[in-house]
Amino acid sequence: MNPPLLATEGLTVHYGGVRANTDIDLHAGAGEVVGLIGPNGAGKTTFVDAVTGFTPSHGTVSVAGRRVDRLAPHQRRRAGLARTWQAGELFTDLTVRQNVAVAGGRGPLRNLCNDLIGRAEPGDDVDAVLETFGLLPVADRRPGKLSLGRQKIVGVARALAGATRVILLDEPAAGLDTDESAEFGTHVRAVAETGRAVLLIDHDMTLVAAICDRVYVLDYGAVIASGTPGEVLADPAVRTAYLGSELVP
Ligand SMILES: Nc1ncnc2c1ncn2[C@@H]1O[C@H](COP(=O)(O)OP(=O)(O)OP(=O)(O)O)[C@@H](O)[C@H]1O
Repeated sequence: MNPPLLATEGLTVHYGGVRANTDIDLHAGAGEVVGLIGPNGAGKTTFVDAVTGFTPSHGTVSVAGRRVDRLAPHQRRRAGLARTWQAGELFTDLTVRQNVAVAGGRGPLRNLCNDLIGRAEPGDDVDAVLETFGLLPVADRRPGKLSLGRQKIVGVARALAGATRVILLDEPAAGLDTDESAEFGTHVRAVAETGRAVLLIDHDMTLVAAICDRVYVLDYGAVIASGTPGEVLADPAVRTAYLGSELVP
C-alpha cells in the first residue's frame, strides 16, 4: 500500500512554556479532504507552520513516505507541500495569471516567494490551473477587482501551481458568504479529486461537514477526537471543548 501523502508522527511545538502542539499523529491520503478543527488557540495554525517548516518542531513530517522535517520551507515546498495563509496574500499589482505563475525574479524576492508560496516551474501549465478553477475569464484582471470568493480561489490556485501533492488551507473560507463558501468547497473537493491531499482548517462547520472525509479535532494542542465529520461532531469531548465558544460545532 502507498504511504499517505502527508503523515506526521509525534509532532510537537513549544512556544516558551506554551505547548502549542503535543504529539500530533495525522495522515491524509491522495484524494482526501481532511479537516483540522478546534476552538481558538487550539494550535491549528501552529500545526500548519510546523508541517511547512515555518516554526521549529519535534516529531516527523513525511510526504509520500519521504521525511521532510529537517528541510527548509522552500525545500518542503519543492517536495510537494503547499499552504495558504490566514491573511490574504495575493499581490495586488499583479494580474490573476501572474499571481498564479509568480515567476519571481532573482535573489531575495525569489527566495521569499519560494518560501511563502512556491513558484510555478517552467512547463507548468498555469492556464490549466486557471481553467480548473474557472479563472481563465478573469486571468488578466487584478485580484482587487474580483469578489472575495474569487480572490480566495486565486489563493488556492496559486498554491497548486508547481508540483503540489499536499495543500494546507488555513481558514480559506473566512469572510465568505454561504453561497461563496459552498462554491469554494466544490473547488476544494475538485482539488482532492486530482489525487492530491487537502488539509482544511476552518471554523465553518457547514463547510467542514460538507467536504471533509475525515476530521481531527485539536484542543490545547492535542488531538482529542478524529473520525468522520458526523462522528467527531457528535463526540461529547468535542462538544465540551467548544463549550462557551460561539463556534458551536
Ligand atoms: N509565535 C508564537 N509565539 C508564542 N506563542 C504562540 C505563537 N503562535 C501561537 N502561539 C500560541 O500557541 C497557541 C496555539 O495558537 P494557534 O494560532 O496555533 O491556534 P489556532 O488554533 O490556529 O487559533 P485560531 O483558531 O484563533 O486561529 C496559542 O496559545 C497561541 O497563543
